[in-house]
Amino acid sequence: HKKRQGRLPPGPPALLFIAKFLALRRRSALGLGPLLRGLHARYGPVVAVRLLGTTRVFVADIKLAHRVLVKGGATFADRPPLAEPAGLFNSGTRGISNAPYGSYWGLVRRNLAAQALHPSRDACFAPARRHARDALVRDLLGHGRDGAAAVALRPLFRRALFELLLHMTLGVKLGPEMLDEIQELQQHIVRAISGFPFFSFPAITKRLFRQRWARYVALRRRQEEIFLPLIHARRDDRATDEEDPPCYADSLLSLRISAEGGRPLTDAEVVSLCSEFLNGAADTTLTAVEWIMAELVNHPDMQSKVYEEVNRADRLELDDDQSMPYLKAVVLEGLRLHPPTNILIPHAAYGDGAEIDGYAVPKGTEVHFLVSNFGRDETVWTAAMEFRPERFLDGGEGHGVDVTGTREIKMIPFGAGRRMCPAYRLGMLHVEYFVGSLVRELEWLPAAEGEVVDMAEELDFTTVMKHPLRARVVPRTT
Ligand code: HEM
Repeated sequence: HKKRQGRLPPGPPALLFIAKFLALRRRSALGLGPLLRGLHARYGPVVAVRLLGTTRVFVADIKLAHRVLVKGGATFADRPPLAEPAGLFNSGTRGISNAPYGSYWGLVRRNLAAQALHPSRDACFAPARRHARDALVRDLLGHGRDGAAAVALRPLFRRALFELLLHMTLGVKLGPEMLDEIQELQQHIVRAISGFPFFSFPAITKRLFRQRWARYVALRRRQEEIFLPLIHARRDDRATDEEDPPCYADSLLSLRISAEGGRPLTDAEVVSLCSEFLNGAADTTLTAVEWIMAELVNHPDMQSKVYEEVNRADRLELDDDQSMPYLKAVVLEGLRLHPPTNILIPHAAYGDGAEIDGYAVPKGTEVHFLVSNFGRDETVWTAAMEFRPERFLDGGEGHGVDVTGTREIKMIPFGAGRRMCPAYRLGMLHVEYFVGSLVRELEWLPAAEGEVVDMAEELDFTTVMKHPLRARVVPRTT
């Protein structure tokens, strides 16, 4: 450690790294996974890469990650400076996920946890969940002609999920056209934020990529045009009832920022926070459910076990953790083997810099954690690349696993420590609800008799299936 003091972690020369990255032809800057695995094998568990003017440090070791994220408290709870166009879509850094560690972040994060994510809201939105599920089952059967043709889950599920999420965020039930426009808009925004960092040097690149920048500005304008009337309608008509439970926007409209003279949030800040809710909840849930359903198509024996369990339960509201252990095990195994996010949102040292494993991590450095490596670590998990839900049942190595990583890190699909996903409970609830419902209502069969679903990965905003799941779905008769 003495030798390392003041030195950056080891890593490859920037040009070599860029050449290798470009050779991978990834659509997104997040598509670094395979390249990083090679770098860690060569340089050790902490690697530094200098890219486009920013130093990026990658941590691939579970114990080290626990020391940094959990035991280190607030040491790495900050976020690095935000590059455009993320700033454009977040009113600067006014989202929970990108706000600097401090009082504003604490306020908006606490508001989300205490209001929209409060466990009492689960029951309020049960009818909206059922509505989304029924619409999805109807669409799947319609498109798949009751099992006669294979149907793609992703687009139909995305639409049903957005319907539910818009109800939770803006308190609205929208018609199909508006629903489709919003989900497409949000998808473009996610792509823009997570794509190649064209605007790392904004003074020059905003001119160089003028048309691209103009497209992003137009996207944001359209988002405000759609969201603001819906948000203002909530301000004008605040009486909520069983049909119309309080939504996330309601809580944002009531919020006052004490550190800034008790002012309310601006319209732009409310739009950004609502957009963050939609983006944080949509692709993650969608990806997790798609991977799990693909595994269940490939493992009909496991699908039958889930069916037996959910069919016995009189309702699928999942407020009782103990009632469906096999479904829970299937979901945990899905999140272990196919965590939706390949790496966490970048962390940064709070204050003037800190150190990791004796190496210096200066202020402004991006620190990344390779979530997918953790769940597939052969020193922790037996046959780590195999889908084996049984490992989470009584007596298995994953039984009682702590997904928050507080005691120790074995898998952290939601991150760990102070910046951990505030919605992990809701995320789990949605994944369990949709997997359980889709198996209870439908039997899932390969697209063609005897075909095995291809489980190749592609790195987008989340780690998606390279060949999206297509399956035949048949209504359950008993
Ligand atoms: C299966 C579902 C989900 C998964 C796998 C997931 C995963 C994650 C991960 C890995 C992080 C980064 C943690 C870090 O940087 O250390 C995160 C942060 C975050 N997630 Fe989620 N998430 C899910 C659902 C949701 C939902 C439903 C919401 C909606 C409110 C949400 C909102 C957020 C926010 C606001 C943050 C930023 C936290 C902060 O910086 O303080 N997520 N999530």
